[in-house]
Amino acid sequence: MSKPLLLVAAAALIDADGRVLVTRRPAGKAHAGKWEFPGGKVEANETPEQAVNRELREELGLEPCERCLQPFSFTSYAYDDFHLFMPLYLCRQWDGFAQPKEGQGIKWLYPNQITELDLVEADIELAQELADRLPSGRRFAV
Ligand SMILES: Nc1nc2c([nH]c(=O)n2[C@H]2C[C@H](O)[C@@H](COP(=O)(O)OP(=O)(O)OP(=O)(O)O)O2)c(=O)[nH]1
Repeated sequence: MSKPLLLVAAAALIDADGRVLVTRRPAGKAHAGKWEFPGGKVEANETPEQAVNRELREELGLEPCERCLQPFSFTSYAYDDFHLFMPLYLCRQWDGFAQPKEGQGIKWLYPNQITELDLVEADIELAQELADRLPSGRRFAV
């Protein structure tokens, strides 16, 4: 039996130091306690980019620059009960300061530190790809 396909869109927000925002799923949600990139399900009549911007507004109180989402990669991942398809965008420009609005944890980490977190399963390879393709905090080491 085939699984339902779920379209989710997420973003790696990158600050001026090259750190990326990760969020921890709150109690009560699926995969509670695991780390992920901010984003969420793409609703009917919404583009993936609009979904990312809406979620950044709702979850973190940020106002992203709509045209600043740069496609980075995607995951196509079989969870037990659904198949996830999730584009991951990079975003380096937004207005406001990230504040957890939905009880989630938040951290700004260099990409090589993100690979060490307890991530939702589908994000493990994406985090490795970020660490491989983006500069890490190591370049600041003496
Ligand atoms: N937001 C987000 N979800 C992810 C990531 N990786 C990953 O496997 N997922 C999964 C977890 C969830 O099963 C699904 C997204 O659901 P969600 O609960 O975050 O979406 P939402 O905010 O629209 O959900 P809802 O509570 O309104 O139903 O995708 C990720 O990096 N970010």
